[in-house]
Amino acid sequence: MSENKTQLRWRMRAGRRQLSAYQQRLHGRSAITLLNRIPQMKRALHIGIYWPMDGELDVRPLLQRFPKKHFYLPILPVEPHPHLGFKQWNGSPLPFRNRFDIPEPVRSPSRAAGILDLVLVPLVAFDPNGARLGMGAGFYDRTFEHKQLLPGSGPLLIGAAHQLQCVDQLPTDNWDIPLDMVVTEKRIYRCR
Ligand SMILES: Nc1nc2c(c(=O)[nH]1)N(C=O)[C@@H](CNc1ccc(C(=O)N[C@@H](CCC(=O)O)C(=O)O)cc1)CN2
Ligand SMILES: Nc1ncnc2c1ncn2[C@@H]1O[C@H](COP(=O)(O)OP(=O)(O)OP(=O)(O)O)[C@@H](O)[C@H]1O
Repeated sequence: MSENKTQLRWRMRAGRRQLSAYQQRLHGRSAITLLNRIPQMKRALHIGIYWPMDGELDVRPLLQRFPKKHFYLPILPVEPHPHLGFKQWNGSPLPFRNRFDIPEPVRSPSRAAGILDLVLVPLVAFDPNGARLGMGAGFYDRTFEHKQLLPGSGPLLIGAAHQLQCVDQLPTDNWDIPLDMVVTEKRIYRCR
């Protein structure tokens, strides 16, 4: 029987957690160097990133690499809103942590998800077609649902991952929002 989403999620999460701190740093740095070559990255001014957890690729050094750009972290939805918020982060310490223990810049200015130029999307697994498996709450799918209704609309979604998170083909559901690209420490995948 083929592996289902839940089994795959646990296997991939265990894999990324096993990377050493040294490998983590190396992968983050290599992926950022590759990102540097993407014209849309050079042009982007307002960029969504994330605070890494559970072995996720660390893209925070982007703040030092691109001191003139604005970076934003996801804020968990507050009822009745179904969407992630994005608030600006300039690298300063973040004392507040959300219910998943992820820091949030609660007092910073917001920018609506749909008018960010580019979003680096955390993920558990991806495939070369741009299918994404996340933590299982559907936050990113709901937040960027409009991309399915308005093809070609922004922001550009770039999955950020370790190469070991790549699988041949992921099972997909009709609410899954595909990634436009994926960046790992080894290469860039162009998916659409
Ligand atoms: N770095 C990062 N930030 C992110 C996400 C992400 O995937 N990565 N998210 C992407 O959507 C949102 C948070 N989504 C999450 C969804 C589920 C769990 C989760 O299941 N966590 C625990 C169990 C639950 C708990 O502790 O209460 C776990 O690790 O198993 C965590 C975060 C917003 N911020
Ligand atoms: N656009 C949507 N409208 C309604 N429900 C949705 C939508 N997108 C996702 N969901 C719900 O979210 C749940 C989780 O979806 P899925 O397993 O694809 O999450 P994920 O992409 O792995 O998680 P995340 O984006 O939080 O990292 C699904 O059970 C689905 O019902």
